[in-house]
Amino acid sequence: MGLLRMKERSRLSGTISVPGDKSISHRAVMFGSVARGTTRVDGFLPGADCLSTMECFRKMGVEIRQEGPTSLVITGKGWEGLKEPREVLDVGNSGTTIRLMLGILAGRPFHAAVTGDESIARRPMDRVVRPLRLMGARVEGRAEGSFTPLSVRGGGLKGIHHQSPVASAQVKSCLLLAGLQAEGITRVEEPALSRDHTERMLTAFGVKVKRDEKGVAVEGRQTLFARDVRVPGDISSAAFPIAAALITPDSRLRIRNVGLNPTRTGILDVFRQMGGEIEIRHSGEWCGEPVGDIIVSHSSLKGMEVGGEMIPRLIDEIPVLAVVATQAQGETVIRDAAELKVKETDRIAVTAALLRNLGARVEETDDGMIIRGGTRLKGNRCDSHGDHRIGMAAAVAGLVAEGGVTVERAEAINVSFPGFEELFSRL
Ligand SMILES: O=C(O)C1=C[C@@H](OP(=O)(O)O)[C@@H](O)[C@H](O)C1
Ligand SMILES: C=C(OP(=O)(O)O)C(=O)O
Repeated sequence: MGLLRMKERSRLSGTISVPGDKSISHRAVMFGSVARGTTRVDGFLPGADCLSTMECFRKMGVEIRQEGPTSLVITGKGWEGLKEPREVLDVGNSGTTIRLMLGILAGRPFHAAVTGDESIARRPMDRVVRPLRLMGARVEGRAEGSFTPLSVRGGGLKGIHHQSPVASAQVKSCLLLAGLQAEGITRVEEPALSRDHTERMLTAFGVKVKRDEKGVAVEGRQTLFARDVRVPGDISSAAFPIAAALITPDSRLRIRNVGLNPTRTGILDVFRQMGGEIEIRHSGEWCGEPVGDIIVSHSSLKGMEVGGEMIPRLIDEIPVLAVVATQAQGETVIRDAAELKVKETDRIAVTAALLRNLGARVEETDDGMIIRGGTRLKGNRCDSHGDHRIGMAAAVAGLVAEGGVTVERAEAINVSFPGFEELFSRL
């Protein structure tokens, strides 16, 4: 792809669907790989991150057949079906792959070497390595095991009670996956509820998961039983066309079959509070996940404050929320979002720089940013910095920028949203 040119547009309309949910696609491959029996996955996201997950599990001997771009058949042989990999497990750009897979590897009685790309090498792994060591896994790596490359020798785990300092589904899921292979009970508490796809999908795979207000716990030595998974559209991907329709004059879009898990729908709540005309039509449940259509129209928006428990419910949508905020009246304040600094890029610094480059008034803070809205954006060239969400946020800004935007290194978008450019060209 290289360069993506997004022109200023006067109207967007149509009925579309977005690619499968990335979080659910990763989990379908991982859980299918360690379950007993055959798992069919439909609506799988064939983005680079989920393909990395698939390759890692293939390297551990799991048979995963890709019957079409979005359908997989996984032959699981239980936890013991995983074999010592002869090659390094390369997670590419995917934080979800490495952190969840480490939880699985921690319980396996073999050695595995794990690495990823330049961005993964900057992201903190100690948040999972420390508790996994407390459970009994041997994990070594750069900077005392804080960063990739890592090496794991698993097995002989004991359950722990972990109080996570961050609301992170990757930390929670990692420890639950290790806990399922441990002796005794593993319990994880987090400061705010993070996405709960792991809890829902484990339950669907026949695992007993105990949840209460403070946390989640599993008993060890549990088997997963294969089942079919239908993956809904990714609300984090849908957020880009939704944002686009909200800010582009005369627009109206319908997005079909989007995942509406309440731990993920913070962006819809915030856009509505800003004055966004968004209608949600629930249509059913797929593998324990609520699904429905979203209908969105161009709206007159006002700024607002976003922080606290809302942040984990829209963490990946903050770059595009910031773009929308430049078009709202008044100020938008985003706080409690320091986690953004350890994503694919430092998304606070990179988003603020991107918007300033387009003439917006944005101030970075320690844990977020302040955006003064009502700005007519000026087109420019923008770098994705190799971060898919930054590339897409820049493209959406281009729809309302004088002269449009050219996104450099736009191939990063394939990490989560293959077909992004074609989809927008059809609207
Ligand atoms: O568990 C998951 O699938 C994810 C959890 C989140 O990360 P953290 O757990 O680091 O917050 C999110 O940002 C990421 O895109 C996907
Ligand atoms: C942070 C993200 O993903 P991951 O942590 O899996 O790399 C993302 O998709 O925005």
